[in-house]
Amino acid sequence: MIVTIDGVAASGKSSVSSGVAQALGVPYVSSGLLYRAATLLGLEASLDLHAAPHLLTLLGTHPVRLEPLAGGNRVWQGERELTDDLHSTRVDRGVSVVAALPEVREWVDAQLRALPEPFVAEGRDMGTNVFPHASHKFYLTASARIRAERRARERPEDVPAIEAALQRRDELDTVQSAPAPDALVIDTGPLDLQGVIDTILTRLR
Ligand SMILES: Nc1ncnc2c1ncn2[C@@H]1O[C@H](COP(=O)(O)OP(=O)(O)O)[C@@H](O)[C@H]1O
Ligand SMILES: Nc1ccn([C@H]2C[C@H](O)[C@@H](COP(=O)(O)OP(=O)(O)O)O2)c(=O)n1
Repeated sequence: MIVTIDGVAASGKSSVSSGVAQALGVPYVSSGLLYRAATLLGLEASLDLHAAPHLLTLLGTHPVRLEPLAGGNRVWQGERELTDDLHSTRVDRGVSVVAALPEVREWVDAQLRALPEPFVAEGRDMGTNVFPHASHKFYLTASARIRAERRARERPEDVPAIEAALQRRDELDTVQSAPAPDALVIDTGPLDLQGVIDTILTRLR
């Protein structure tokens, strides 16, 4: 069984997926972390993030591994754990450029499709492109202001700066962010985290 939870930036995908996965007793898979890992490594190597060939060479010679767990995903490059470095403002700024590269998307998709079922997968295109045959699909939205207020609790910037950055990323991510036609769209604005998780679990049961 595969459950997909897609949605816009900071709509609650990873928190909700973790809650749903724990209730189901399966791992969840955070696809965005692989895009973030590619971005971090590209930045650290001072690569041009618009150019795929060097980035792909880097990812090929120093493989990155996603460890999907129900409580939270971890990302490794060899013995080095990258997880804590993936949610910086610097990576936030660069990740949409890297995620627009078809070669990087293929690199991520191949890793995701190799994972053993069952799991909950979250990202932008889990229900459309990567797992179109998933049995249950969900899509989370909320206004940019609400998302910025939530994310402000995790980032050093103020709400207006975060809101502007989220809107910029929404625009850059538009291509791969359309909901699957068979996804249930949930506006998380009026709901708390548990409310979103319960909406999904009710649908699944
Ligand atoms: N429905 C909700 N109500 C209140 N806070 C939420 C809700 N959903 C998510 N959050 C909080 O918003 C922040 C962003 O959620 P996160 O799961 O990281 O989103 P995403 O994976 O879509 O970027 C987290 O601090 C999370 O706890
Ligand atoms: N399946 C996916 C997952 C993420 N992405 C892109 C789009 C996002 O800007 C970045 C980071 O994704 P992530 O889910 O970690 O980002 P947010 O937590 O929603 O801000 O990667 C994508 O293009 N396709």
